[in-house]
Amino acid sequence: MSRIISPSVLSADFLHLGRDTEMLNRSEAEWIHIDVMDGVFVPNLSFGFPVLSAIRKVTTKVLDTHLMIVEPERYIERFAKAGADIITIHIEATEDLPAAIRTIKTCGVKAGVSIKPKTPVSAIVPYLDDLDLVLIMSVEPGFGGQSFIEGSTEKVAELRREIDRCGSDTVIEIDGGITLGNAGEQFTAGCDVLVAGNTIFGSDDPTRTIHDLLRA
Ligand SMILES: O=C(CO)[C@@H](O)[C@H](O)COP(=O)(O)O
Repeated sequence: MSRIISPSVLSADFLHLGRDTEMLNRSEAEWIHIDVMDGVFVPNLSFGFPVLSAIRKVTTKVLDTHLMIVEPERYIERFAKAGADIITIHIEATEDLPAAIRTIKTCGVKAGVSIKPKTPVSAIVPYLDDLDLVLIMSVEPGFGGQSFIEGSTEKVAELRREIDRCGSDTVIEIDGGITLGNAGEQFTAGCDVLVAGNTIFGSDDPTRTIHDLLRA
C-alpha cells in the first residue's frame, strides 16, 4: 500500500492555473487529479483536452484523469494523446466496461474505474484483475466542496479486503469531502490515494496542507 495525494484542480484558480500547477510541482503531491464533466453524466461542466494538455506541458506529475462523462469510449484516445497517465471511467457510464478498459490499456495508459456512492463495491469486484485503480466516490460526482458521505470509509475497507483476497495490486483512491479530519482513517482502511480539492486549494498554505494530508 502507498500514500499518495492527488489534488483536484477543479478547486484551483483557473485564472492562475499555471501558478497553481507550479505550486503542485513543488509540493509532495505525486499526482494531479483532473475532473472532466460533461453536463450529462453529472449536472456540471468543467474542462477537457485543452486544459489537460496545457497542464501536461508544465508538469511531470502523474495526471490522474477522472472522466465523468457518458460513453467515455468516444474520448479515451484523445485524453491519452492529451497527456493523461491514468484514465478513470465510471462503471455507471458505459455499457461495455471490459471493452472500455481494453481501449484505455491499448492507448498505453493505466486503467481506472470509479463507482458512485450508491454503487456497491461488489459491482467492481469481477474486474479487479484488469484494473490499475478503483476510485470510490465519497460524494455524488459533479461538484467540489461537498461533505464526505458516511459509509464511504467502510467501502474502502471492503474493497481492500477484496483486493487482498484476489492478490491483485489494484490501487484504491477516494474522492470527495476529504479533510485533515478524515484523511487518516482512509489510509487506515486501506486507501492508497486521496483526492482533495477544497481542503488543499481553499487553505492558506496548500503545500503544507498536502504535507499534512500525507501524514494524517
Ligand atoms: O470529482 C469530484 C467531484 O465530482 C472531486 O474530485 C471533487 O473535485 C473533490 O473536491 P473536494 O470535495 O475535495 O472539494
